[in-house]
Amino acid sequence: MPDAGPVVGSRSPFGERLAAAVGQRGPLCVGVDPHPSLLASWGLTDDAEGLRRFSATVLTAVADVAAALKPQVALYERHGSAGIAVLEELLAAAREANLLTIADAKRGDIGSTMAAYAQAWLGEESPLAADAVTLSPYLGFESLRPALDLAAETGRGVFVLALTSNPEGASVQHVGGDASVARRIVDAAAAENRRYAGAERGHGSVGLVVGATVGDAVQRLGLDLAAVGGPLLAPGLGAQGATPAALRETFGAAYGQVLGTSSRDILAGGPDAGGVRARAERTLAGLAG
Ligand SMILES: O=C(O)c1cc(=O)[nH]c(=O)n1[C@@H]1O[C@H](COP(=O)(O)O)[C@@H](O)[C@H]1O
Repeated sequence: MPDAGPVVGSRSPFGERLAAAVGQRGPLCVGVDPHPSLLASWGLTDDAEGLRRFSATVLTAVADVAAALKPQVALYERHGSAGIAVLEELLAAAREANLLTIADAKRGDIGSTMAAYAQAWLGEESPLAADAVTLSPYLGFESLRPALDLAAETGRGVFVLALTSNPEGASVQHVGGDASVARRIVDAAAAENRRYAGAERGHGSVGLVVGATVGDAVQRLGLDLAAVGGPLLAPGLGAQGATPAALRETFGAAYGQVLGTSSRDILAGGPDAGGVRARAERTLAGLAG
């Protein structure tokens, strides 16, 4: 009998915490992507102070509408250490507000150095620790082992790229026919989740990224997403052209595991928190309706 996963202090496994948040608020993740163009349209400076005000406004706007917040790490990194400090502040403030965080860092490396990335984003002592982190499996799914193990140990989660939302992704992910690269990632995540009892309810902590824009690729590649046993993060809504209706068609029986995520389309509602919130509510209504 698989166990339910470790409990760290009062923290239960990420998959269970995410399922509870989705049950309470609905299946929306709001991306915090402080692009220079968005900062400008909000009347903010393209520096750490602009980032700080942008991040605080988004958090205030969606704290009780979103199930999770997904800061795009590169858009903080481009400001160097001052930007990273703002990201740390945002992660801490989201924790205070009881809002789950997914650091969109897309990390992936050989095992020995993967351990350091895992410590940075999932470690108990790290100021950058989020509730989950996005990972790239291009060095092989098993190269992610240090992050998979540390996430399980600390009650955190991961989202591994499987079918990405960008058109170029197909040139790698669709290769291999019945044994496509994407299918191998899906099967590996399912096997990982099967170690925990929560996966029977789709509450595993090893999630996948499957773009909202992938159309019929899930069917064509024969991916059994319902069997993954964990959450499916679906970026591409809004700015990349996908709609909630298309999402239902793409995911079919696995739609209940989907966490739809949108950044620019929601953030365009700023600079007022009310405008951001209204767009988040509209997206959520589409996802939940
Ligand atoms: O891992 C991701 O979040 C991600 C994976 C993917 O396949 N496609 C994708 O767009 N994303 C991220 O999701 C966000 C999408 O932003 P918008 O297109 O503005 O909604 C960006 O931060 C992307 O980096």
